[in-house]
Amino acid sequence: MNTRDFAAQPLPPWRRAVLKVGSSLLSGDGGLDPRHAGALARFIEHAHAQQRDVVLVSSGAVAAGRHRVDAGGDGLVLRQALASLGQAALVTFWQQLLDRPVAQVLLTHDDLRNRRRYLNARATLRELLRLGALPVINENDAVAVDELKLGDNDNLAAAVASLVDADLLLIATDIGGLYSAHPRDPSARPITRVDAITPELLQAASGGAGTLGTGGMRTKLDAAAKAGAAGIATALFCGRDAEVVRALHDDRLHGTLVLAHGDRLRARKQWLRHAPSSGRLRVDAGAFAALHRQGASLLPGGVASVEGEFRRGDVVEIAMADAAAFARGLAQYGANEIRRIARRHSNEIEALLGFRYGESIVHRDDLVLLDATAHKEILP
Ligand SMILES: Nc1ncnc2c1ncn2[C@@H]1O[C@H](COP(=O)(O)OP(=O)(O)O)[C@@H](O)[C@H]1O
Ligand SMILES: N[C@@H](CCC(=O)OP(=O)(O)O)C(=O)O
Repeated sequence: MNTRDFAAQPLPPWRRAVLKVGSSLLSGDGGLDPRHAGALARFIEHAHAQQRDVVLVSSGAVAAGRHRVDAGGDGLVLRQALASLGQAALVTFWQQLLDRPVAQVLLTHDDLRNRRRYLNARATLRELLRLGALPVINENDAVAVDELKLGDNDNLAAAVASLVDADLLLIATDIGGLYSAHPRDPSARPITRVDAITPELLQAASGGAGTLGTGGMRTKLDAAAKAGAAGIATALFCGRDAEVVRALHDDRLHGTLVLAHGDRLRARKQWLRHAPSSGRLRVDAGAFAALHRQGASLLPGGVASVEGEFRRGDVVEIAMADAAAFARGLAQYGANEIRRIARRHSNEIEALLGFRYGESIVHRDDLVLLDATAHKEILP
C-alpha cells in the first residue's frame, strides 16, 4: 500500500484543528523517535504562522515508558505504569521539536462527562491557546480504567475537537488512509472521501491495529463519526510520508476525508436550542440589546434576577422581565453564585465570590438566540 494511492483533495476551510498522532508514528527502536514527528511539528508551526490554532492529541506514553524499564507483557496495570513512566518524556519530546511552549493536559472520559470538569477543561484549553501555547493532550492512563476510559486516543481526539470548538480533526497514522478492506487484502482500494459511515465501512475497518496502535482504523472511523455528528470533518493521512504532511501546509490532503453532518456551530446551537433548561436569567434591556445586536456574551451587570436552581454548566433560558425567553445558553456560574454577582461589574466577581471562572455569565459561544424578530418591539 502506498500513500500516493490517495489523490490530493482540498481540506475543508479551517481555523482550529485537533491533530491526533498515533504511537506508531512516534516510537522507534530507542524510544521516541523524531523521524516523523519533525514534519508534523513543522506543520503545527506553519499553521500557527497562518493564525490558526492547533491542539495536539499525542499517543506514545506507553511506547516511551517501555523503553525506560525492562518489562514484558501487556496487562492493564502494566500499561498504566508504562504510560506514567513515558508521559513526561513524551511532552519533553514535543517541546524539543517546537518553539512555542507546550502544555500537558491529561483527560479521562469522566472529565468530559462531568459538566463542571468539562467546562473547566474547556476554559483551560481556551486560555492556553490565548497564551500562544500548544496543548499536548493524552488520556490520563494512570487513573482511567473501564468506564472512566475513552479507550483510545482517536475517540479522545474527537471529544477534544468538540470541546475546543475545532472545525477539523486531523488523524495522522501509519497508513495512507482508509481502504475498502484490511490493507493486507490485495483487493483493498483507497477510499478518499466518506459521506456517511456505513456498516460496510465499519466492517472494512475492523481488521485490527498495527503492532503499536490501539484501535486500528475502526476507532478512527468511530472518532470521525463522533466528530461528524458535532459538525467537524475528519482527515486521515499518513504521518510517515513527509510529502503528505507538507501538502497539508497548502491545505491539500492525500488521505481520506470524512465529511461532517452539517455545520459545527449549527450542530452545537441546535443542541442548545433543545436541551432541557434548569433555570432562567432575567436580563435588562441593555443586555438584551448587546446579545442581539453585537453577539456579545452576557455579563453579570445585565442580569436583573435569577429563577430556579442550577449549577455551572447547566442550560438556562434568558428573558427580559415578564417576557418569554429570547435566548438560551450554558451558565458559567451556578444560580446562587449569579444571585451574588448580578448587577455588578465583571471585575468584582472575584471579590464577591472568592473565585472567578471568567467574566461572562453566558459566553457568546455557548449562547443561541431564539427568535430575533419577536422581540423588536421591546428594544430600548
Ligand atoms: N480498512 C483499513 N484501512 C486502513 N487501515 C486499516 C484498515 N483496517 C485495519 N487497518 C489497520 O489500522 C492501522 C492503523 O491503526 P493503529 O495501528 O491503531 O494506528 P495509530 O497508532 O496511528 O492509532 C493500519 O496500519 C492498518 O494495519
Ligand atoms: N494513551 C496511550 C495511547 C493509546 C492509543 O490510543 O494509542 P494509538 O492507537 O497509538 O493512538 C499512550 O499514550 O500510550
